[in-house]
Amino acid sequence: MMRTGPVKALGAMSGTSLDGVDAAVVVTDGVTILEFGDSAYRPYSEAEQAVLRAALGKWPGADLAAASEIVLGAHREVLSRFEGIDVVGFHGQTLAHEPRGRGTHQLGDGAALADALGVPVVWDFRSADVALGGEGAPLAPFFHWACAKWIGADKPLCFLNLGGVGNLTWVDPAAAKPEAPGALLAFDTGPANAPLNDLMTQRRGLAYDEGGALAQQGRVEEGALELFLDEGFFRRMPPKSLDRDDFSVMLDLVRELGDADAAATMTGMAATAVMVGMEHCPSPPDRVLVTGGGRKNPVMMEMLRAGLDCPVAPVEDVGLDGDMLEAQAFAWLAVRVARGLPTSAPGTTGVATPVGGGQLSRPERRSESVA
Ligand SMILES: Nc1ncnc2c1ncn2[C@@H]1O[C@H](COP(=O)(O)OP(=O)(O)OP(=O)(O)O)[C@@H](O)[C@H]1O
Ligand SMILES: CC(=O)N[C@H]1[C@@H]2OC[C@@H](O2)[C@@H](O)[C@@H]1O[C@H](C)C(=O)O
Repeated sequence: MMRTGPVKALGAMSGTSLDGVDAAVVVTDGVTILEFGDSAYRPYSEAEQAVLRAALGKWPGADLAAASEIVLGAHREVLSRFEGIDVVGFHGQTLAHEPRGRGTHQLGDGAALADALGVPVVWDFRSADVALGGEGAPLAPFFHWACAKWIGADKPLCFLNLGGVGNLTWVDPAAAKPEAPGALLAFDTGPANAPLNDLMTQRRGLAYDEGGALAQQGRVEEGALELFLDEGFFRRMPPKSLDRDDFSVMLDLVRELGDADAAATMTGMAATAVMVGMEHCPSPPDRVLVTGGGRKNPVMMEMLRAGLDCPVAPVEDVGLDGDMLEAQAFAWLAVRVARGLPTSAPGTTGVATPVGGGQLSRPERRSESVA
């Protein structure tokens, strides 16, 4: 077990959009954020992305040697730029997520990474939660509680991550602990950027709709939006989580539309999924703080502002870093795992009782489950 008091933790996250690895330092005791430190980004090359994309949907046992080497190599490269690190939180690359079926699969060997870096690595954050009946996601909500404390929030507020998938956390900053009953309610809202990116690639050969430029020229096709909202996922009560491609049907819904209308409609689908999800919040939030790449899409942000009854702002407005928040989350969560503190609870993943998920691997390859 790690020494007591604050430590310097380094988190690494490679999200569902497969763009690369974010890494960021947080000084914390696993409860309070004392300081945010340096951060770095290591993009995946196009060739690497192609290998990872081909591995999506695969489970342990499949031949994943090439993808595994890419994930390990990219992490080793970006994480070795940091010095004086006490513990690393290594999320890994999600390849498949079926919490009520085969489980959840984050590619990446934490023991090998610990050996490569010479630093203890916490990894495999989601499996223990799934094994105990939880969704295994989202896990950032406990960190959102710490962020709410860090910004001195005094009223319930929401954090919204608009990555490949969207996820929303309602947090009561008065709660003494993130695992306290009623402190948090969190769930995936629906697809956010992933299907829109796929559309941009198919139609325009682009990675994404930069600045919402294409959507800006189109209009939302209400019929397609209604069909989208008919999906059973939206009627399910939270907690609930999604795999990256659970909504690939969206592309079919806009197949007949021109490029601009299709982009506007898919942007509208991502925003409307959030609005529908907001109805599950235990009380109206004071504001919605947006993190993830979608906050850089002014069309998506404008749709949210028009559809929600409270201020909607990027997390930068309160001094947080929306590009690094998930990497910071896994730094903070790693310290919790190493100290035996819970990382999820009934309100965040639907797990029966608060659980701390993850394995801790020390450099000499000893791996111990700390769940
Ligand atoms: N300037 C921009 N304009 C429009 N969209 C943008 C911009 N910058 C980023 N994005 C969108 O945000 C996406 C990346 O978001 P982010 O890095 O939060 O995803 P992720 O962390 O991989 O996903 P997840 O949180 O689901 O794991 C890009 O793929 C793109 O769709
Ligand atoms: C299984 C998985 O990797 N889920 C990711 C994904 O990306 C966004 C959303 O779907 C969220 O559920 C989660 O990531 C964030 C970091 C989380 O666990 O909070």
